[in-house]
Amino acid sequence: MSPELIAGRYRVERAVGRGGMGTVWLCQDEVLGRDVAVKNVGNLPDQTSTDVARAMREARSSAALNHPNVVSVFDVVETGDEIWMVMEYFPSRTLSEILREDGPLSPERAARIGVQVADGLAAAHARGTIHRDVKPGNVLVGAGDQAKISDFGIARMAGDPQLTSTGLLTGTPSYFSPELARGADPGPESDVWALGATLYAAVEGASPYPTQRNPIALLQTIASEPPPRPSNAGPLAEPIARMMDRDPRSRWAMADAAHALRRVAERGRERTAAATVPLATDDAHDPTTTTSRPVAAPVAAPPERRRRKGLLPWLLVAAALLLVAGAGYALLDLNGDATAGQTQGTSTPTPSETQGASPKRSPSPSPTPTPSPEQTPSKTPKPAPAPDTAEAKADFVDGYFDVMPEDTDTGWSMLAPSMQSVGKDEYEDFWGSIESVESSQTSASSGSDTVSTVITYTFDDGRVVTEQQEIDLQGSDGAYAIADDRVISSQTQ
Ligand SMILES: Nc1ncnc2c1ncn2[C@@H]1O[C@H](COP(=O)(O)OP(=O)(O)OP(=O)(O)O)[C@@H](O)[C@H]1O
Repeated sequence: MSPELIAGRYRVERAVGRGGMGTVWLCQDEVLGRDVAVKNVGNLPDQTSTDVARAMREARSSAALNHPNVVSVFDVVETGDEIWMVMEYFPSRTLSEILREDGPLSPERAARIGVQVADGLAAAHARGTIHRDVKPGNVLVGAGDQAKISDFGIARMAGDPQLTSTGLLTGTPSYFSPELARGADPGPESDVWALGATLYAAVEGASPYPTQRNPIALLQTIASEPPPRPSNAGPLAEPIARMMDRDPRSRWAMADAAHALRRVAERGRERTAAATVPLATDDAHDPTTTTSRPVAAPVAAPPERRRRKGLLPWLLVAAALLLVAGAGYALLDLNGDATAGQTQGTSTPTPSETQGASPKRSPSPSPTPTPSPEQTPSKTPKPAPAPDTAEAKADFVDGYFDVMPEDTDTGWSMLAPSMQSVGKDEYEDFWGSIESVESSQTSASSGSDTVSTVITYTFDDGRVVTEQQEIDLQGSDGAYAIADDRVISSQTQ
């Protein structure tokens, strides 16, 4: 029977859906005169008042999140022994409904939804709130695939699917992490696992650990057996594997997951754009497009840059010879100056070094090179800027685009692990479709690690895409690595 007025304030208009816990009602908040969704999250005969108080506190704490990818909780009210959650009204279907009704998603669409959920959860984790019950049934997907995570704290409140205070297991623990299955307390890592398992379900159509009649047997399986490899995950396979790392200490943090998912989503958009229409300038309205694409967008170097690029192989050979010869050699500056310098190790210089764009750094294929300031001679006509100046950072970014798309190995070595998380194959795939790339108007503000630049990609199919990007660097003293990139605007000719 449908209630008419809940907690003396929420006038029931109609049912909007029915989930495992009961009906979700569209109500009119008679005090604030707005639509809200109200859900009965249980009556709790076997919960202590301390449990309930804590659960309500957690649910309310998600209210303070105020994040576009988290369903806002406006109120949690008790009527008799029932608890109602009053939420933002978000016309939607749950991901589990979508999977049931439409079948599995493409990896790119799953990534587009996943990155939004990861963003919402990362924001929650940053303020110490854990979801505890991430699963397809708690991912709401609305118009244009806008996604929001819902039901923060409800798991504890309703005992679903956690172990209750009486030790009983209720609900399906299919999305439990191995450590949770062994009885550990939930932490942010268990949310990461659960989101990985949710993405697995999104592309495969079923959770990695299917429901068993006996939930304890299912917990034993999760605790002891690795998840099966997904077969339809494509570029999502690596992120899912890292999110479902059985060791919570080496598992990705939610922010890492968000980053990697964003890149997969971006890559999917690029492919779509390549096949159909170019990226639109209003992409900024889409939450999945405001950030990273492979720092790899297209380039057609300007004449000056082209000339410098032509020097690169020689500089690399010269530098390699010097490195082989050992430390303490003089490097010949292209200006004709002989400058005393000491090598720091055995690796080849980075492109920016070869262009005199940044001070010498430790030779290392590591994406996060070790700084070795003050010892590097300039190797280009342009004097090397002082370490950590805005100019050095801008030069590093220009240096990256100078070597692309030809030298993906060097480009790859200039990326931080966060950028490499998408996998080298994907990276090379992307660059394989680029005929040339050019960066221009590259600049950084003093003291900032963010470099802004305009990148022009010319694709093999003739499309020319110009993007305004912001690129975050990590490292110091000229030993930088590209840690993130955001597309601010994009235009295709
Ligand atoms: N805040 C909301 N605004 C609008 N519709 C909602 C809201 N929350 C849930 N719904 C809709 O109500 C229906 C049931 O959602 P609910 O979250 O209860 O389902 P469920 O998660 O599958 O159930 P459970 O998690 O209990 O197994 C879904 O169609 C969902 O899209």
